[in-house]
Amino acid sequence: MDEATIQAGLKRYFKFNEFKSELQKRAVTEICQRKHDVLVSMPTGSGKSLCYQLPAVLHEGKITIIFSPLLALIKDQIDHLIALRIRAASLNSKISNTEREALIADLKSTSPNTRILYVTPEQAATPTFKALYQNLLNFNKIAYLVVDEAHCVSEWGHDFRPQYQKLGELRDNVDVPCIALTATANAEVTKDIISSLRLAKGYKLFKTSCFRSNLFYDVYFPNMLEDSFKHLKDFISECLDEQGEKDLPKDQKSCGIVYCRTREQTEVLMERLNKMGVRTLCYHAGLKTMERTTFQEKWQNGDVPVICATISFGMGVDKATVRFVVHWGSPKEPASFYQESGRAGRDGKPSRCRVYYNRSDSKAIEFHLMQDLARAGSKENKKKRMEQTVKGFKKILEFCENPTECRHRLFSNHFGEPPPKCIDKCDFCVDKKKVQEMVEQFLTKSIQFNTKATTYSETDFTDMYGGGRLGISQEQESYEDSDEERHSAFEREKEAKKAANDFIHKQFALRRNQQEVSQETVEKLFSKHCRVKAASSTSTKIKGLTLPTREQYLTRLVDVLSVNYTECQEEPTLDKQDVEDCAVDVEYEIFTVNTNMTMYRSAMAKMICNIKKCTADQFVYESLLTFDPKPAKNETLSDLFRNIKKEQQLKKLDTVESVDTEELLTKVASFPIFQTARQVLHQQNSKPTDSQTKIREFFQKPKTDYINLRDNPTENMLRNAGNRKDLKSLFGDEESDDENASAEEKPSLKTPPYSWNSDDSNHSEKNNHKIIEENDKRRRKSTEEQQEFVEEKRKTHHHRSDHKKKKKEERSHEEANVKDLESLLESEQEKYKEVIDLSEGNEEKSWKRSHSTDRDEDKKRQKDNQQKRNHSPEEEIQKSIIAHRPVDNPVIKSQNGEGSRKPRLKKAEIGGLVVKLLTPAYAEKRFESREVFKTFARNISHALADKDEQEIKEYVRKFLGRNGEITSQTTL
Ligand SMILES: Nc1ncnc2c1ncn2[C@@H]1O[C@H](COP(=O)(O)OP(=O)(O)OP(=O)(O)O)[C@@H](O)[C@H]1O
Repeated sequence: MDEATIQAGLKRYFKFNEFKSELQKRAVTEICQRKHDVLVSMPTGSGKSLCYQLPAVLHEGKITIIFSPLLALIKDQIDHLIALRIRAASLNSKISNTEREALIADLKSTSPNTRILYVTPEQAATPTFKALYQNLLNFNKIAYLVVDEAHCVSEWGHDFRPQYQKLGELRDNVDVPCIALTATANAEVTKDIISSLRLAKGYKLFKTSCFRSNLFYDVYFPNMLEDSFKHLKDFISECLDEQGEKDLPKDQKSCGIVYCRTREQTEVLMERLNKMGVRTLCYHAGLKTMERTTFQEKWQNGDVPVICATISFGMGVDKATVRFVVHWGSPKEPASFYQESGRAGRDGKPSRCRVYYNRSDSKAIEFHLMQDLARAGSKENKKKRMEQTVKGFKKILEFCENPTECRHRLFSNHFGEPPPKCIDKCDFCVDKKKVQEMVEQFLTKSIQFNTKATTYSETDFTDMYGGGRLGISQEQESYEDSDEERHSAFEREKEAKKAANDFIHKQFALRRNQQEVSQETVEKLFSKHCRVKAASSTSTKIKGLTLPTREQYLTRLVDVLSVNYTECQEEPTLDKQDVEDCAVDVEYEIFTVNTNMTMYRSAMAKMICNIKKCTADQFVYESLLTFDPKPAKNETLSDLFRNIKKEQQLKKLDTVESVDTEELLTKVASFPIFQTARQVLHQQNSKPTDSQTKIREFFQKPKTDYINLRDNPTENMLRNAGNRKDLKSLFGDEESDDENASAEEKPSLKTPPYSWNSDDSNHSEKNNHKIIEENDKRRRKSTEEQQEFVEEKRKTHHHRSDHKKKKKEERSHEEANVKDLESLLESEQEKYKEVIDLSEGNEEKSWKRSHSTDRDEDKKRQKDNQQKRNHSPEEEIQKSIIAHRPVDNPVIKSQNGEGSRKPRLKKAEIGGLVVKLLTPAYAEKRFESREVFKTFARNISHALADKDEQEIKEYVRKFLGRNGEITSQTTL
């Protein structure tokens, strides 16, 4: 067939004046000759369909059979061809018998009208098709056998379909050219296609680079964004440019796709975007066929510009004006990511492809993939396939978490092509430093604050704080653990530490092109977000100690101190922040006095053990007793709020447990100014380096007998109670404790009597005597102190046991409340099924509930909903709250305008309110699991036990705003 005929056919049948590319032209020309089998491997949107459709129509009197994977895809192709007046049909299970008979009759006739016949691989295996196929072969009526989306043939292709592999059998002893087309075949897949479809030796390959220069790729991390939904909305608005396109016909206007991982996500996101003014529909396999078709059509013809869809949407979607494709969560692997994102910019105009990468989401995927892999067991092929998928997914993780090269290289590497000349077609090539900084921040945050969600997620950290062998053996002493437990705890600690270290180093090494990463670099990154003092000196001061380890010990310390304080202090004056500040001091103390890793760990473990013991004995731990809280600086409203609360507590205004609004307003009025973030940062950066000074002091100062201090709780308490001067007066040693002198400067005078180095050769005999005397004196004194302390404790013991009883009662009361809360949660979830849609099978219902159509069924539903709305969960809770309130409840008073005091809620009411406020976030899958949701609902309810409704709402709003995803590691 000559070039002129082909060119004329292009114009006549497809209304195109020229070929889309030189490669398209060459492929069409080759196929038209019918001499060879052909493999076309061209990017998405490059016009592969025309490569077989034009030759098909140019061979009059013959039929081309196309094997295509999806009925929806087939339908689109047929609609397109019929619109061009080309006779195309499909033989499938969905057509009626009459239609089937008519079609088969036409195909068997001497001059069939049908030129193009689409068949699914499943249909190809039926006797009906086989008989028809044989008939067509007998009469030499087949022009081509075409296999579209040929990667489905391969076990290593992302859409593997076993039935596809059987297509090769149709080619046995058949002399009809085979055309295979794919957009996503790497070397392995290509090899598979060739052998499975039995492409003849002299087959021709038409392949172009997979690089799509009109597509811009970037990655964002929702947990680093203030409001990820708003970020998405802004991105969409930017891409759609509705204002600039207002005069265009609607089907030519820009549009976009947001790919979500779950059906639920598509619906939640659709609702969010609609609320923010972006007209959006959703699409997933749980919708009824009618709905799916309607929504796809509405999007396709431009009625609605955005569609939130699962990956089932898109195959065969041929819309030229897709200006953006978003992956809301990790794509699955490079080939399908290429395919999905490649639906953007099919008209060749600049378009955007963005991933909003979410670590916990991807960890969940990884977990499931690993489970699938484990399930594959000994089935060799299945296992291999799963391994391939896991490998592909890991490439995506690296693409998002460790970008070391141009984003487009994910694809060129995958398809075995040379690197593309991207220049400015991805965020990495535009500003490599910015991307790396963003990733560093993301990783630092993830590693430090979300350790459970990282590589070592399976490791139990609860025993990591035992402090090694010594600490654990001490824990064992107090709690009588078995040898086995002790051993396994130690092993777990070792494993957890190793995993953490490997992870950190791997992450940073990857991003620095495999260069060795110094501990210093890691610490520098961590120190940006840590709470411990003297963070930057961690590894200099104690070799081998890392900031994450210190932070983790600190967290543990805060936990045990908090429990101790809440359980043992009857009239609390410290708030949560104070307890944390106290823990920071205690940790810093241990950090400064210990010189190596083992000592630090054992001191921490011992400390934790002591605190737990005190809690068991109902004593407030001494560091808390003597802690002198620093007033909050009133730099932020929460500081202010905290200070007022404290003042009230001090004034013993326990009866009024909520903040007096009047007082708050007065204070707010006198509130200096709201500082800009920059100012706050500046202040933080320039705040006196208290910790640094102390570190320096540690090295310069004469060494106090820290060992004794550490081992002697009473002294420790006294030491905490005041500064060194207090110690001096206590121990009557003026000379030894001179704050200003350094041991190096005046060794003989300034060496403390109870020196660290007992064998110091500089000490005179006299001095040694003095030391011993002083030590004895001090020991005597401390023993007296201890006895006094114990006596005092004994006196209060009686009182304590009463208190214990009271506590026990309170606890059982609280347990009852927890139960209440749980049942409330259950009922609340029932009510919120509309959005939560917990059970898989409910998606249909869920969709119907959350979206309105004009069908009768939906009208009825709307009516139902209207009724439901009259008794919305919110109202019901409100009702139940009011119903449960005593008549003289201040809320009722204040509602009537009679009372000025803020209403206090009952615990169960608080529980209900908190559950209600958290439920939308649960519906959006922002909670790691149902258990995590329950735990947070419970913990928040407890923490807000003394707050009023407004404060609770405000707190939950902030908590949700602060935490994108809520995992078991998230802190309140
Ligand atoms: N010669 C041409 N001139 C102009 N437009 C063309 C030409 N050939 C094809 N197109 C258009 O290019 C778009 C993409 O074509 P097609 O759907 O065949 O791509 P594809 O390579 O099969 O993509 P995918 O792999 O995503 O299915 C279609 O809108 C099609 O009409």
